[in-house]
Amino acid sequence: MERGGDVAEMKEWCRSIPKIELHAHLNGCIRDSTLLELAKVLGEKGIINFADVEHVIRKCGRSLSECFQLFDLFHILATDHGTISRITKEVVEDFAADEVVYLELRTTPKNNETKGMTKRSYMKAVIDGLRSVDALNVLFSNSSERTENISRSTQNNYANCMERKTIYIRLLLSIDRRETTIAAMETVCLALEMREFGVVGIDLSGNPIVGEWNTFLPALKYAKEQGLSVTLHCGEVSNKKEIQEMLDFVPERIGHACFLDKDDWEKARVLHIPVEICLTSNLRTERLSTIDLHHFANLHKGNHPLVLCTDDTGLFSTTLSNEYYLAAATFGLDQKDVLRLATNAIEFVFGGSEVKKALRGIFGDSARKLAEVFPSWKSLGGEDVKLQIKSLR
Ligand SMILES: CNc1ncnc2c1ncn2[C@@H]1O[C@H](COP(=O)(O)O)[C@@H](O)[C@H]1O
Ligand SMILES: [Zn+2]
Repeated sequence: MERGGDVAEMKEWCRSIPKIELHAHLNGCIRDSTLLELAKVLGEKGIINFADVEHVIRKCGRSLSECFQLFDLFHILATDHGTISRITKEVVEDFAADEVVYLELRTTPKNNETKGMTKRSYMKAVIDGLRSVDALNVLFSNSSERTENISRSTQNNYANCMERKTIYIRLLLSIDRRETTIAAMETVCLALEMREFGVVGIDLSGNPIVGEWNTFLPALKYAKEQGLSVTLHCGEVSNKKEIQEMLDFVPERIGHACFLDKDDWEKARVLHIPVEICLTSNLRTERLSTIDLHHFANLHKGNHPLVLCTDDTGLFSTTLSNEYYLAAATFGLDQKDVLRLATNAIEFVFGGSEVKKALRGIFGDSARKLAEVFPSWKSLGGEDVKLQIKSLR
């Protein structure tokens, strides 16, 4: 990929192919323009100093601890129900514009007494946001034939549905590492209650140097027993004991995994635990000095199950296409490798067998369209990938 034309073609390829996003935090994906608009309003009300906030939002490249300071600011900016719905709508639109066909969106349900917000009403605002998307067909529950679980546009305008893009959404409720065992359990109970609205699992996230694994374990165990899928932010900082305990829990996926040692990787391999890889996030938060040292290289070479993800598109000014392009440019992947990676992600979704079947259909259809758009399809190995998709059925 040295010549300019090749770079442009690879970027276009990464943009055009259908993609699956499995690690995206709602409040980390807020558009900068929306954040600035919200900050301006709060600045006018004298609640914050807009000039300070503008500087923080526009800053490029932050340490991990600065990111968590910024999240605290996001939580001040986005605390009312209407704003949560708006953000959800915009985030879904942005992922769909990047050809994401399945999005597992995670968010931490929040209590905020002054706004009359409970964890339940926060999640209702998220669902309202999904329902309010009018330019897309948004399918956010397994029982998608039930009209209340389809976005308004999908219900109202059935004739136009065929022309619109469709995006599948599933939700993961995050437990923040600052929370208590009781608060974590509340989130799991809420997730169970909200299964019919597309909630499929639980995530453990938040500042990795805060909190103890044993605080969250009872709630995570309960989630698992009740059939929810669990993914953990694991090894975002060096913490051998916690990494071992997390792997022994056998989560269905882990995120980041920057500080696993040889034994940990052997365990993850034996247990077939897929890894959510967030290249830009890890680079920006200085989990490694240069991108070519990222563990993606070894995992990819060793065929370890993995999926490329964004983590926080807003915070890190990235897109899923950009993450695929970055992987291709850094690790020498060709278009066939990139499409393979994107296709393999189907296997790791928490959405269940019906969704996987639908996604295989979408990837198969898109393979046919890509063959028309990219004349070099055959030499790119596109036909092989088509066979791969077929064999997954
Ligand atoms: C940089 N890597 C990361 N590591 C750990 N947790 C992260 C994260 N990026 C985001 N979050 C978690 O997601 C919350 C924001 O979205 P929600 O308010 O839940 O929608 C953050 O407050 C943090 O708890
Ligand atoms: Zn994350």
